[in-house]
Amino acid sequence: MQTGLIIRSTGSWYEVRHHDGHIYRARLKGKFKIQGLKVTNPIAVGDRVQFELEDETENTVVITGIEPRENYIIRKSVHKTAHGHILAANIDQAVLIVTLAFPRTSLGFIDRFLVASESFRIPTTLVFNKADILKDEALDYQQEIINLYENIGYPCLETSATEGANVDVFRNLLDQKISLLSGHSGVGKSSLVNAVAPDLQLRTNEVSTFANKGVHTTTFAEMFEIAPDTFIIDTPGIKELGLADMEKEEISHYFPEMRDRLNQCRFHNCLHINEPGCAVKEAVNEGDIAESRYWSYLGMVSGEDNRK
Ligand SMILES: Nc1nc2c(ncn2[C@@H]2O[C@H](COP(=O)(O)OP(=O)(O)OP(=O)(O)O)[C@@H](O)[C@H]2O)c(=O)[nH]1
Ligand SMILES: [Zn+2]
Repeated sequence: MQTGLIIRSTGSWYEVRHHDGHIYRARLKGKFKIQGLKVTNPIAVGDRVQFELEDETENTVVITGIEPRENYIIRKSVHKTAHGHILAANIDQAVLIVTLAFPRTSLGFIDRFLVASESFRIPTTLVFNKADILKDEALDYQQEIINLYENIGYPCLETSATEGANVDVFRNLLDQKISLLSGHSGVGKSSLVNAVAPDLQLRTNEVSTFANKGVHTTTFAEMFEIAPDTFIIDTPGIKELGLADMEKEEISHYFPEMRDRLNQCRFHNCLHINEPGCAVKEAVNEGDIAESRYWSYLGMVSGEDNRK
């Protein structure tokens, strides 16, 4: 029996990477059920599995078992509403790439992403790209925003993919980890990845030869090895992590600076909107919780942003 990492899935076939770097084509043996979880896909990218060699010349293996997951990102299935669809598992960190201009990433978008990554228990770093095009005032504003998020506990990094600024720090951030890379279209995700892994194109071609022949579904994540044991998950499907199914009462638990104060609110079921004796609102009034964060919170609780 061997063990490996699922790096690609097309629904019925998988690619599993053995520790020695060899990539096999894999399928499941019989029915797979993971206790207590209703999902449409039993195995996802990032899963660590046990497998047995099936046919050496065909390079195929059979998956016989799955290791417990550290974490996973789940979405409601489009086909079966009671079921979830696991986008990826065992993610070491999320890296949200943002730009405060060209295109502008809103603070609301950042906060929604952070709430989702907190709910999935995925540590997140914010990368502020395109530092080269910001003028003095804009740079000052960016520094304010960085202070805001670092105070909450989210590491931040300023980069310029085109000028090569902090590209080495970005490379170290990813080193030997499985990272989910996210961000709006145009913020420079591809440029940053190309800056740290110029030969990625070659690597992806190597491993995707069979997947390209089969059905290609965008809802399945893909994982790329950009350096030894360094993987990034990049898929159009996870630019935003969803907030599906989150209860109103749950949302403040995913704002770390609110979570710290929840037990000081007078009412245990306080929604921090207009209840008396609310420690969260008091902290906002005293400037200990950023107003932008509180506005994002109110938007999520009211469902104005559709909680998607
Ligand atoms: N000035 C400047 N431009 C950048 C920087 N990084 C990327 N760009 C430019 O921004 C544009 C979009 O960059 P991409 O790397 O394609 O962005 P992306 O996030 O991969 O976009 P999608 O592929 O649509 O998701 C390109 O014209 C890049 O040259 C940067 O640090 N500074
Ligand atoms: Zn409260």
